[in-house]
Amino acid sequence: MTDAYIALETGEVVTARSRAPGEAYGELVFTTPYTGYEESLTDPSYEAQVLTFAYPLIGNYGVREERFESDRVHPSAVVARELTDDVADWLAEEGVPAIDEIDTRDLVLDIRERGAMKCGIAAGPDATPEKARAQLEQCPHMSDVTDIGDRVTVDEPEFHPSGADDPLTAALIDCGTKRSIVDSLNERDADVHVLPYDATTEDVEAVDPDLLFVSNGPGDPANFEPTEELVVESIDDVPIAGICLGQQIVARAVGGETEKMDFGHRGVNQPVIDVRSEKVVMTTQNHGYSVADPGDMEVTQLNVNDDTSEGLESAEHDIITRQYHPEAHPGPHDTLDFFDDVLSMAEDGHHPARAE
Ligand SMILES: NC(=O)CC[C@H](N)C(=O)O
Repeated sequence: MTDAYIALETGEVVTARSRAPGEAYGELVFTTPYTGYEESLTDPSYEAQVLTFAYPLIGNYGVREERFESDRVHPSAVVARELTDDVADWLAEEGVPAIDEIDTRDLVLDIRERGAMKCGIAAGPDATPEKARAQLEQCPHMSDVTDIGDRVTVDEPEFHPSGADDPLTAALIDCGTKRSIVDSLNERDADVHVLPYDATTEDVEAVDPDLLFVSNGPGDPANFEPTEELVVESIDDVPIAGICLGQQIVARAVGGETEKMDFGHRGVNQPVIDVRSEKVVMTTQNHGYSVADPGDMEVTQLNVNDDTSEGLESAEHDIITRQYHPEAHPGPHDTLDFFDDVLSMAEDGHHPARAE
C-alpha cells in the first residue's frame, strides 16, 4: 500500500508504506548493523537526521526500555525495508514518522554515491509527494543546525554515583551522551556528574573532577563552541577524555580541524588499527564528521578502511579520545578497555606516557 513518500535531493520521490504517520525532514544517513535498533533509535547523535536501516528486518526481538540510550527517539524519521509492529507502534507513540516497503539497498547506494543528503518525508492517509517535497525544502544543511546542542543536553546537572567506597569523579559534558557511557564509568567505580554542554569552568571546578569527559553527540562539532571553550580553559588543569563528537571538539580545542565526510561511518564492524601496537579491533561507529587535523595531539589509531583518525592522545596535556564508540551498545566489546585507560589516567593525574 502506498501511503508514504520520501523526497530526495536528487529530485526523486520514492513511494513507501506508512508505519507511523507524520511529516519530517532531516539529513538522510544509513546504519548497517543487524541488531541494536533500540540503541540507535535512542542515540542522541542521530538528532536532526533521518535514519535508514540497511538491514532488511528491524524489530524482530521487540522493544525494551533497558536497551535505550536516552529517554526518547532522536531521528526525525525512520526508513526501513520492513519494520515489525513492535517498532512501528513505538515510533508512532513517539510521534516519529516511519516508512517501510522501500528498496533500502537502492537508497543506501544513493547515499554512498551522493553523500548524506537532505530529505523530506510524508507518511499516513493524507500523505502526498508534494508534502514530502515541502518537507525537503525546509531541511537545513546539518552544519546550519546551530541549536543542536540545546536539543539534546541535560537541562540541569545530574549526579550518577557509582556506589564505590573510594570513587574517582568524572565531569561528563553532555553534548548528547549515550547512557551506556555513564554506565561504563560507573561500573569502573567513577561517580559521574553530567553537566550541560555549555557548562562553565566554575561548574566543573564545583565538582572537583579527576577527569573531564566530553560526550558523543549530534551535528557539526563547530556548533559546540561553549564546550570547545571549556576544553581550552581546562587543558593542563585536569586529564581529558572524549568519544566521537567529544574527540572532534577536543581536537578543535587544541588547534585542530574537523571536516564533513561524504556519508560517514555507521555500523558495528569498522576495523581500527593502533599505530603503536599494530593491533586491530572491531568498533562501533556513528559519525559524519571527522578530525582532519589533530592539532597538538598525536594520531594513535586509524580506520583501516580509509585512514581517518580514530584515536588521538596527548601525553603532554593528558588527553585520550576516540572517534568510535568504545561503550559499544550495540557492537563488539573489543574497545571497552578505553574506559580503564582514561580512568587510570584520571587516577594517576597524568597520561601513562608522561613521566612524573
Ligand atoms: N556519535 C557522535 O558523537 C557523532 C559525532 C558528530 N555529530 C558526527 O556526526 O561526526
